[in-house]
Amino acid sequence: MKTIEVDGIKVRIQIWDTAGQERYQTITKQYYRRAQGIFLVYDISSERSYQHIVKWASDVDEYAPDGVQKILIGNKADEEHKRQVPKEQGLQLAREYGMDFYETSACSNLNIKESFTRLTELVLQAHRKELDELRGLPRAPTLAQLEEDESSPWGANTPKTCWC
Ligand SMILES: Nc1nc2c(ncn2[C@@H]2O[C@H](COP(=O)(O)OP(=O)(O)OP(=O)(O)O)[C@@H](O)[C@H]2O)c(=O)[nH]1
Repeated sequence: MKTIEVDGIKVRIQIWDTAGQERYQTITKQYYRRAQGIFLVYDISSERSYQHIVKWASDVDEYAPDGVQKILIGNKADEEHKRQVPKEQGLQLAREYGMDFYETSACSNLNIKESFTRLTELVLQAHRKELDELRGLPRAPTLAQLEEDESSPWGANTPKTCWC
């Protein structure tokens, strides 16, 4: 569990690190079902781990909820001398998937906060309606509500003070 602040809102996030090994994959897939945000992580010093992203992404498509937010991560950016995956290659894949992309390092603390904050932002944006309710903002009326108002006996010309 971690609390981070995004746009002045304190958000408590629950982070699950799923196992990468094949033998745990039945369990891993069960984590996807209730996820709101997912990092797809490869190791920049391992071309093989980069190749595996395609498989992870297809599992996520299959098992995660439709609106799940995803970010591609190239980790171990501190290991420049062992790099096998150029940054451009990561960016290219992220573009194909329509995801944001960060190179990170858990060792040197590169882009860790930034990537968690960004994923949280994306999740919050995807849940804007609930967020506005939390902030106490009135919700924008739906088209159906507007049409209903216009045909109601007290009609569209009646001044309305609020949309609550
Ligand atoms: N140099 C470097 N090593 C890292 C970094 N992040 C993780 N490691 C090392 O990489 C190894 C694997 O890290 P894990 O966190 O177990 O990786 P994982 O992907 O969760 O592995 P699975 O549990 O098998 O899925 C460990 O030895 C870590 O110390 C990093 O940013 N830089």
